[in-house]
Amino acid sequence: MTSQDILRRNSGVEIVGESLATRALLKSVSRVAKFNSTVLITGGSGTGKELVARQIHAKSPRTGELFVPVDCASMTGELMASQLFGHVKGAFTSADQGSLGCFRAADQGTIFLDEIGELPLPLQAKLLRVIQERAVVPVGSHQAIPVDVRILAATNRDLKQEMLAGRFREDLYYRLSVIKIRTTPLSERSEDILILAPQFLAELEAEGHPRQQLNRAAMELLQSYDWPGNVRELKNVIEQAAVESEGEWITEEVVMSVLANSVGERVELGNPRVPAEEHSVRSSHLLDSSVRLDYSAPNETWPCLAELERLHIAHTLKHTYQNKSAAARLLGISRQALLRKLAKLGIPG
Ligand SMILES: Nc1ncnc2c1ncn2[C@@H]1O[C@H](COP(=O)(O)OP(=O)(O)OP(=O)(O)O)[C@@H](O)[C@H]1O
Repeated sequence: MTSQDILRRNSGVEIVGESLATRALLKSVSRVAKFNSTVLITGGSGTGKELVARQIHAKSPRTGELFVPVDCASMTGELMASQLFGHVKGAFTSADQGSLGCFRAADQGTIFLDEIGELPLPLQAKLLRVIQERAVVPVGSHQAIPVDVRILAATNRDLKQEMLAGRFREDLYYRLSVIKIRTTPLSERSEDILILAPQFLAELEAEGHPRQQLNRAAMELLQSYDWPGNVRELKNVIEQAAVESEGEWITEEVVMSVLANSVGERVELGNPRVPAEEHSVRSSHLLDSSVRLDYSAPNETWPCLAELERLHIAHTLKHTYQNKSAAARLLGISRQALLRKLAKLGIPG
């Protein structure tokens, strides 16, 4: 399949993937799209919750009308109510004009309340009234204005937990979660990467980037990584690897160095090259990493330099899937020098 075919097949913002989880997701999207019910979309960051919301709108009878995304986490202070429900002229000091607010802007269409778990309690009460009465009362007014809006909401928080902690209203939760859709972490549907990665390369090509492909080992590496940032992180890694590759083929070495750097951004100070365990490449060859350094006083467990070097090299090889060129690059030495050290330290080459 050419990249043009890939793009044609996935034209627009489409949910891409053929894993069981993604097929089930697509079915749910098609099923709920035709109704007017409120939908709560839950799942980790970057798993495609907004994309799901856009698809529901695109497949719904409201498709010709506006889709209005609202990031509840970025709204602050007094202006929040006005951003959502609008205000009348003179409602507050800077209100020299009236404003529609997101709900009325989305009239006849769909509003997408992203990060709904971040909405402060007073606004949760107001939102509940809008849902119940299908009308908004702009700030500074007493008049309810009817709105016909489909409400979709998303969160990566556990709203039930938030409810128990008293941070989220129970009545609002049940109103919002009439239908629930859950997005799956990318690491649990790694077969989707076989389709997502070429899709992202085709998108880059459409933007004028030279045509590129991932070699088999690079693809295997992508499928074995645990993707804490999910599809968003995959998209970024593909773009970086494409930029850093000169020819048509993107190799596992380039992917490994991009992954090592993206992992490296999240590590603790003082140990900049060792990835945090929860973000590491999933590997069946786990090392014994139980060495604890204690510099309080020299004793019989004081590790010798060769032992530290051996461990550091072994960890690096683990994270490069035993790829010696990539490991040498991470260690800042030549491949030849690494091979010599492996032989000297007794690490199988
Ligand atoms: N199945 C998919 N097919 C194609 N692109 C996808 C898919 N899932 C996610 N993406 C892309 O990944 C990026 C992140 O997706 P999106 O913003 O929908 O995630 P999210 O779960 O809403 O993230 P957040 O919780 O951080 O807001 C977007 O560029 C989106 O287009």
